[in-house]
Amino acid sequence: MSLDLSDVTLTYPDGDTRLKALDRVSLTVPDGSVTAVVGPSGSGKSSLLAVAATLITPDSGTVTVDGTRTTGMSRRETAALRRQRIGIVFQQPSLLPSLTAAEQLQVMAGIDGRSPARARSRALTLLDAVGLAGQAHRRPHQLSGGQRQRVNIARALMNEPTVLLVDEPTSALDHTRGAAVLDLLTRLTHQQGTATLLVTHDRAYLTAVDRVVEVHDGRLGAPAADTAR
Ligand SMILES: Nc1ncnc2c1ncn2[C@@H]1O[C@H](COP(=O)(O)OP(=O)(O)OP(=O)(O)O)[C@@H](O)[C@H]1O
Repeated sequence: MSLDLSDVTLTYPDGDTRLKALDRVSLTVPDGSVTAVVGPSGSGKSSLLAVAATLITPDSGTVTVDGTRTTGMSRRETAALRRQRIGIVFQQPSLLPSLTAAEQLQVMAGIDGRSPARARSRALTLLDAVGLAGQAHRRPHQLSGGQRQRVNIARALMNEPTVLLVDEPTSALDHTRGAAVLDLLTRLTHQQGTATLLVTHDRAYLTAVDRVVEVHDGRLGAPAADTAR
């Protein structure tokens, strides 16, 4: 399994006490499948994603990425793990204004030392996979919101991650585009074999994903709320 969280508890300082954002959360995301975590505002979704991304170290519990236990790793080690193994799709596409769609992807590969020709080739393949083959030369201001989100998704897949983490991918999109982005994420997950974890407060588009789990007050829902599809 590419992503496994076991008995994870996370607290934040809250005045004189601490606020429990995640309370003994255990979750396994199988390869080639999408797990969606839904829950109301403040329930712990972003915290869960940040822990899975190794951006925050939990107070206790373990996070295992692609068979590697991240507990006890140095910041340098987790940074390398993120670069090589984890793709992250943020809520708002953070594209660089001066770069074309293809270049947004190529920059990622450059960081990892891939040759420019191979980087270009993979970038074009991925843009094709997200339905933007004809838009590779366009800059962000020449793309729609849905197209920018698709570039964002393609960019997260550039370094062939085993784990894909997705934060509220549909929040800036209307219903049709939101549903299309979810369908696309699910299709790419099945194609590329990634273990995909996405968080959202919006259940409207979740028919395509493989599994939905609920989080409330930092706790994952009872198995009855864990809807296997
Ligand atoms: N850096 C922080 N310091 C202190 N408390 C925090 C911090 N980040 C989040 N929290 C608290 O932890 C709890 C979980 O927050 P989190 O952001 O994970 O929820 P969420 O489900 O992602 O919410 P939303 O849907 O509104 O983004 C909330 O009570 C929040 O106020």
